[in-house]
Amino acid sequence: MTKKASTKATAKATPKTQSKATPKSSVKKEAVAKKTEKVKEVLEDKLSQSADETVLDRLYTVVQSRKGTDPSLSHSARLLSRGTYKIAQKFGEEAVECLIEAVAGRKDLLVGESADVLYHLIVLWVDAGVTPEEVWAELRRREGTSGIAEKASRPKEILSKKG
Ligand SMILES: N=c1c2ncn([C@@H]3O[C@H](COP(=O)(O)OP(=O)(O)OP(=O)(O)O)[C@@H](O)[C@H]3O)c2ncn1[C@@H]1O[C@H](COP(=O)(O)O)[C@@H](O)[C@H]1O
Repeated sequence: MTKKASTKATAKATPKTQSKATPKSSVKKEAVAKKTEKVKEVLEDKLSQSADETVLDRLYTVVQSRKGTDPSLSHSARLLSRGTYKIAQKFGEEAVECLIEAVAGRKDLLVGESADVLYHLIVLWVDAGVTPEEVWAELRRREGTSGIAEKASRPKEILSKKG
């Protein structure tokens, strides 16, 4: 009696569960697939970001290691031995060369000039005692804040002085 009742119950329950479970589980599968795709995108984004940070971090370490070494063997050592004024001047020159390529629309040359600017910026940081981590922290602090909103929130005197 008990057995029969339970079999009946199972028999009744099975088609109900199947008819309702199939669309539900496919919706669930779709949601999981969407979530997985999103997580993949976020991870890929994070990975490419950290790759960019790593190449600059490595360059900083190399340039810093050149400080005080033989200027005839290392361009960074030579630049660093020439002092802040020369380092700043070189950075300015590279920045101007970079903007010239941007204005001329020469994308391929702009890539090389951008690399020069980053290299000379790193020499500038080494000379000034600024670490990449300090700059990354400042960029992280700004993440998610619109430049327009940030400018609007500045005290009025600063805005009027800068024009
Ligand atoms: N990214 C760079 C990099 N970009 C440009 N440059 C050098 O910068 C110099 C630019 O030449 P310029 O004639 O414009 O400048 P300059 O020789 O200072 O001439 P003046 O303006 O003084 O007359 C060239 O010698 C380039 O090779 C670089 N030198 C080095 N690096 C990196 O720094 C690392 C360490 O290099 P060293 O310090 O040379 O060992 C290298 O492995 C690279 O990763």
